[in-house]
Amino acid sequence: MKNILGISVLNVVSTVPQIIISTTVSSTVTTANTGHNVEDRGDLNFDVFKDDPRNYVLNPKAVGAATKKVSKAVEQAVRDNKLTVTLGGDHSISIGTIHGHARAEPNLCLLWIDAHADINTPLTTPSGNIHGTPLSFLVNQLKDTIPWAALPSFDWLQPCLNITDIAFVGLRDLDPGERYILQKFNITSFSIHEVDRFGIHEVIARSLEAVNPKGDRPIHMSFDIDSVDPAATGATGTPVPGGLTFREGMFIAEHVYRTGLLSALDLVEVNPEVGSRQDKVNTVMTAVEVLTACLGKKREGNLLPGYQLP
Ligand SMILES: N[C@@H](CC/C=C/[B-](O)(O)O)C(=O)O
Ligand SMILES: [Mn+2]
Ligand SMILES: [Mn+2]
Ligand SMILES: [Mn+2]
Repeated sequence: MKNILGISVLNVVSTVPQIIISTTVSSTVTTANTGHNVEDRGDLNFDVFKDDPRNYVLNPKAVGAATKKVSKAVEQAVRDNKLTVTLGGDHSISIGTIHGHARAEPNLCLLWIDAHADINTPLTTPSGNIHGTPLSFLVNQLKDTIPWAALPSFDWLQPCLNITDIAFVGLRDLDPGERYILQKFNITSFSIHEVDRFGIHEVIARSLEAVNPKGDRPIHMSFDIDSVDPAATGATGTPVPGGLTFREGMFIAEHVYRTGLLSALDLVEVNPEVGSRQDKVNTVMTAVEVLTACLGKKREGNLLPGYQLP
């Protein structure tokens, strides 16, 4: 069981074109009355430089360098036996968070909560945006589909996931290459259709049953805020209608917390640079509520340690 008394919050701040700025919610976690002491390890800053023109993907040098830095920071935080929270920022940072987490916890399993599968390879991506490809860099079974020689800025990266370690929840916008990969490898995935059909409890329970049947593996949850419906998360880069309700997002967070196995959390794609003022307020509020629920805040209320009636 992870020591959840210390949480390292790495705010991934960067102006690299497609890695966007982070939100700082660490102070909120300490006021969530969950008894955590939060260690904020500050922002990771990256050099911004003119990157090569698109070479399969956009900004390969900047994102390669940034994710290498993220990997080292997360690995260290996990080795310090902290439940490590990384706030983003573009979902490309999960190349680093999952790689770093796996270096310290090779037996991790992964819950990918997202409207998108983010498993395009550099050869299938329609946009070249690396935030749609992170998983392809990490999965052993896709290793031979990556043009590694053309992407030297990722030469530090070793695939560290088995396709069977992953469960998707919230999918509703996949590209052809992604659909093919999910089908070919029979990856555990629950789109919004299955959420509507089975209900969110059944979906998250089946996801955990698939990737962590004995309940003995550290969990990495990569929570893309665009998994939740744009009505509550308008300030994000790739909104897709018909998402998880706020309540379903919260249920996932509370349910995963109760496993006691959450070891690292990414909360990504919060982008306060897009959307209306209300969108920004809603999105950050949703991110904060999901984050604090992942760390133990309960909608039923929290019994404070030692609380006595006056
Ligand atoms: N599948 C699209 C959209 C990717 C979305 C990435 B996100 O989930 O991190 O927002 C692409 O590859 O360009
Ligand atoms: Mn993005
Ligand atoms: Mn994503
Ligand atoms: Mn997404």
